Amino acid sequence: MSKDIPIVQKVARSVSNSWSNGIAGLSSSPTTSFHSPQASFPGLQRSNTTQKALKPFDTKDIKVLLLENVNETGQTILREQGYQVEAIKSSLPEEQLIERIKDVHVIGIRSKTKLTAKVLNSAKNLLVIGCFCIGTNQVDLKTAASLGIAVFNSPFSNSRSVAELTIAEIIGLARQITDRSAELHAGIWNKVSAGCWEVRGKTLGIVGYGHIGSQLSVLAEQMGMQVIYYDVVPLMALSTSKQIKDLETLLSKSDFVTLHVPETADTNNLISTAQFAQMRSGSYLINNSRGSVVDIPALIEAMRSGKLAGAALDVYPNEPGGNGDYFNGSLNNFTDDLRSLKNLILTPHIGGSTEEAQSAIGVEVAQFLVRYVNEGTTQGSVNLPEVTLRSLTIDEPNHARVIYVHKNVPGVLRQVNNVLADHNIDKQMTDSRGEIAYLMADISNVKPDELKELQHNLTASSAHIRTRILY
Ligand SMILES: NC(=O)C1=CN([C@@H]2O[C@H](COP(=O)(O)OP(=O)(O)OC[C@H]3O[C@@H](n4cnc5c(N)ncnc54)[C@H](O)[C@@H]3O)[C@@H](O)[C@H]2O)C=CC1
Ligand SMILES: O=C(O)C(=O)COP(=O)(O)O
Repeated sequence: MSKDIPIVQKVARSVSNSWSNGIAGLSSSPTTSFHSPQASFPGLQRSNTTQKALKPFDTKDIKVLLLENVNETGQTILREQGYQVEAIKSSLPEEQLIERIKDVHVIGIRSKTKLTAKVLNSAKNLLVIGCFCIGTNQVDLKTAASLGIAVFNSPFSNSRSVAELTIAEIIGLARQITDRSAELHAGIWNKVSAGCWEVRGKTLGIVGYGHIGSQLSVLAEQMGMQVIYYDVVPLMALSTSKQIKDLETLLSKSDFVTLHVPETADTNNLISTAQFAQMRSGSYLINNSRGSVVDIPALIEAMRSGKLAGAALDVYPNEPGGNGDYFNGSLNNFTDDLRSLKNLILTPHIGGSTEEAQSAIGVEVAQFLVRYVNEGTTQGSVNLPEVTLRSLTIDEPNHARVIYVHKNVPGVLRQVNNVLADHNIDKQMTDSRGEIAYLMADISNVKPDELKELQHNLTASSAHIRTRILY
């Protein structure tokens, strides 16, 4: 599959890649090169000492750790680049992660692996994080940016899969399918129509009308449902759906409420006791977003009281890192309560788990990673400014690409261009995002043995976060 996709060509010798003090290639701490008092720009003295040239980049030096069963498509793309790829099926607990992440340049995860500030600060060689999923709440994006670590995700490759699962659940809940199935598995024939409904003509309330919510809206209308939605931003209504101005009104008008918001401080317990009270009696709740969005004890109460006729949960406040017998009591203290409820569909976070979604995500995120490692392109990054340069000339003699992640403070461009001024700047692009700025410059008339000094001079600024020179 990856052969069909145009990815960055692996340059035989070049696409060099180094960090602040990393002559021998790929090991160094970006923090070691912060602020050097004598060497502040722009009146920097050139060092007379003969510096050994930086080692040309070799893709075989790149170490990649993939967790949580990243799809084969993604693994193949990364292996074809010559990177050293290790793939593990589950996520890792923090202490193991800290140990394993120490010397890797690239980490690929899905929704379970928590890349906290503590973990990121121990990842001295880490260049880039690939979230092979939509959500990025499991990564401390701000800390990653402050360390010059780019984060990429796959913004919509599994949206359709989640929308289809939600459709299945809407009908499944309306017809109590999982209860009838469980009964018959247990040998009980229980043919009932009481409390079972068609979905045609019913109102679906979508909370969060982004990629998944809007896709779901189209599918639900095709089944004859009326769709209303609530979102924190005004969004164009698809087909005949209508945006509702507040959550309370949406809850009071919906037969089915389905949640498709990201995990943020604002969405924590978005649906709790007060919101269940605002829902229609005999309505249904579906949560395929994040476990933190629904207050589980309040849900249990709403189910027990009969306020809700059913619910579907794909996500939980505390999910296990891999497959196994985790849901028997120890994981969450409410699991026994959940398991005792009728017409409650419980699935193990499978919203995005289809062959189509996983294979597309594997390709998309692996491509982002390759472009970032080999070229420095941040297009698609969720935490760094998006910067790209039109073509890579670094395999020509005496050319290099300078990548400079720095604090977004006044005067840095002048400093950088003073350092680059002795060479020919073929092209340059810079952008900022909050406190972080990202600069790429292709320079010519630079000899390999001048690169170490160039790098030294670039890292001397107090605004410096990370420098890479590719040649
Ligand atoms: N169960 C699963 O396997 C999967 C779960 N997800 C979850 O679904 C979430 C949504 O995915 P997408 O639709 O792709 O995201 P999206 O970013 O395209 O859409 C999210 C929408 O929620 C809105 N929103 C944010 N805060 C809100 C609030 N407090 N109230 C109302 N609306 C709010 C945003 O404005 C946006 O329109 C992801 O962040 C992820 O956590 C995503 C994929 C698979
Ligand atoms: O894409 C997402 O955000 C999801 O929740 C899917 O997560 P997963 O890749 O199944 O761990």
